[in-house]
Amino acid sequence: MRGSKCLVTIISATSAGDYSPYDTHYAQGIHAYENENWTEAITEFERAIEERNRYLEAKVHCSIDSCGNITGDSLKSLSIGSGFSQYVIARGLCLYKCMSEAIGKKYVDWRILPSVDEEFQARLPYQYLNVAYFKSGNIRKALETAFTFFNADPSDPEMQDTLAFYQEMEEVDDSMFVDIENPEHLKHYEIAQSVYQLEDYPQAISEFEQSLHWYWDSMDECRALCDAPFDFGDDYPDELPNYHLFQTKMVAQLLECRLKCVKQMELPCGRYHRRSNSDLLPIHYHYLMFAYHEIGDDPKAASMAKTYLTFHPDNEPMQINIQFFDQEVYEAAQPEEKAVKFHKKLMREVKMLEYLEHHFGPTYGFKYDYALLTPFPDEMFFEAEDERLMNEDIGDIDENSQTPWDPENEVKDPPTFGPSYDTPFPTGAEIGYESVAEKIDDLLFDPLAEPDKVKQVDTVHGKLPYYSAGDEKFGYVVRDSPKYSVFDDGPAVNAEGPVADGAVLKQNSTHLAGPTRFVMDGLLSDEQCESLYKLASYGIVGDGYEGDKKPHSKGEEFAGISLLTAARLADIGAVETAAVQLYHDINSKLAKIVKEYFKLETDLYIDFIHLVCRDPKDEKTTDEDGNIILSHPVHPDNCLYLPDGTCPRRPPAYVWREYSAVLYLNEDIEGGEIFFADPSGKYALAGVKPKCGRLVGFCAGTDCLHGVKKLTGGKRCALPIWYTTRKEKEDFTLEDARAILKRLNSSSASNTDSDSSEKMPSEKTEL
Ligand SMILES: O=C(O)CCC(=O)C(=O)O
Ligand SMILES: [Fe+3]
Repeated sequence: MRGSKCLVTIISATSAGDYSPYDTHYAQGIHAYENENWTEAITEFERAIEERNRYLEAKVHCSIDSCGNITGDSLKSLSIGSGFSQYVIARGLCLYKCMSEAIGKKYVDWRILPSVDEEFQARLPYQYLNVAYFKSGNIRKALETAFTFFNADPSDPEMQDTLAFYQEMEEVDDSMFVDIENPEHLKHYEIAQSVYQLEDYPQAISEFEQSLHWYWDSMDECRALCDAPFDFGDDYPDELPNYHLFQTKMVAQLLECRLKCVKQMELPCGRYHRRSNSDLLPIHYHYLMFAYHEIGDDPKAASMAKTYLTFHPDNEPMQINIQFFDQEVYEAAQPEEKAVKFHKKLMREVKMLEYLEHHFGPTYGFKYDYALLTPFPDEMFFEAEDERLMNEDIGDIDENSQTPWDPENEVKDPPTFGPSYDTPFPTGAEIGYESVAEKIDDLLFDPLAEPDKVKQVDTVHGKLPYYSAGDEKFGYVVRDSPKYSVFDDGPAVNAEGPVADGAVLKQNSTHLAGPTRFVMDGLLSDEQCESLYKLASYGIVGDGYEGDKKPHSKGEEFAGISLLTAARLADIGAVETAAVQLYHDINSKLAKIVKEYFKLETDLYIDFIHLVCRDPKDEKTTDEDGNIILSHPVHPDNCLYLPDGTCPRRPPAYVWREYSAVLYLNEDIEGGEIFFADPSGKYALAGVKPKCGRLVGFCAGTDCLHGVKKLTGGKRCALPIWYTTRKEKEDFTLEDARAILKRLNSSSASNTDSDSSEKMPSEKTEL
């Protein structure tokens, strides 16, 4: 069998005829299910899935193996000539015969209800199976099918509850969360990334190569399945197009579908909101280049570098990398032939699609009449040239007019050989994940465009958006990477950008093993830390977390005080106004620092700020499996981190948060360092010890997965702040706090009017 079962196609047929076996089994499965005949339901649904896979495999096999090789020569033997129409006839006949043989009846008599196919694509049979297996007491299969269904749409709250329900069961362990439909290449890719992180390069090479092997198979499948029935969409012309126009539109549809396969391969199938493995194909070669270099095989490494450059010829970091190769070795190296051919083929398809769009407008929108006025140039659609296209044989294309491989998808900033070679590679955004993931999210679901949903979140202000706090397993299963180090203190880093008065940049993204993060010291004096620490002792247990005393882990208690509460306490004289003023004023300074450090053009607004302390409740630092127990599980700050590692940007996550900053107030603690994790969230890469006046700033998204190591002693107090560039998201309670502070300050000013040397409290606060 080829590739994975992750096959995506649009199959529809309107002609009367026999239902496909999978249609029939599916209907029988539903019937048995409704009668609560679980054993029969299981048999029928399993058969339906099997039959559908068999059917899709047959399509792939016929398209690629049996009918993929119709050339001018093979046409000659048919004695019908060798033009494009003859090619179409020959291939059509071949597919018809092949498919009829595969399904054991005439292909035209085959009937598949489009609605059934949609249900398969939504993985609905797995949901039926989940219930049926559960009812028959097979928990392992029940969970597997539930998890597989869940992955079709991880946002489904009902399925989240179902999984949580299974998780509570004694007999359930992590290994039972299996996605039956996960594509093979991604399985290897995920393993490859993990072993790479552990610096097991021979194993990483083997896994990346296997991932590539499956990738090519899956790509062939995906492309083959684009040979699907024509979809007129909503753009149904008054009159059906004639033969040539029909062909034209069909080719456009085919090309578009094939090009989409590149994205398709990056996504675990069915996961609508899944972060994609952006730039998946080229990045394999990037990893492989490093891995081969590490095992001393520079000729191979050079070949991988050249392959990577096929996709991104101007990629600067790679241009730097290749200078480290011995010139002779580099010149002798050849890029991988398969990748080069594939790239050419794709670029050719892009050009054709562009041509179509140029003349007809957006592919699916071009109009019949207009099309009539603009005939295609002969060489593009007829005779030999077209034969080559349909046959997927690729000719040479004009390199100079080559459209670049999706430039938005390109790795922006991978590390280089030489000076930064020690940087763990690639971590998070170095692979360029976020932009494409966001693009996909935006296409499919833009939470920001749904104000109603977003509004709900305001009512639980402060409850942090990671999946299932209190679930001791997810996000807590972390090991230190071999290069893990904890920053305590060290010399200043030569800062390129502006650094605020008194602040010293101590760590940047190079030290912290990933992009968009820094450590700065000197933001507060000892007195200021003391004053805020004292204010924090008025914290209310569970504040900001809907009263949850232990929102992040069982091993610590959490108490916080919001600025508004602090201002109200000052109002009744319970705490010093100056401390609350400091709490308020420090914010604008921190916002400025974060904005300037990350070179942002827009201002940052505070979405939420909270003075918080953590108190350890036990001293356990590892669980029975040797995993590190954390105070705060690995998480991003602006999306919903799900147990399968996906992170949909949707409520209840605070999707508008863009940057996070934590200002620490004390260092007399044991453990409790903040750390950044690798993209899988399973390895701690770099930690930072809290200390008075230390600011750690980082991005709020998945490029900056972070957590807090177990706090085993002392009370750890900090001021975390989450920023957004969206003014309308600014925390409205700050305004109320400001009003109270203003009133308090003006009354204290009028009380001391006579003393002109006395400053306003806000001025007193030297920041
Ligand atoms: O306290 C820290 O160091 C980090 C806290 C954090 O990541 C969060 O609250 O989201
Ligand atoms: Fe966080």
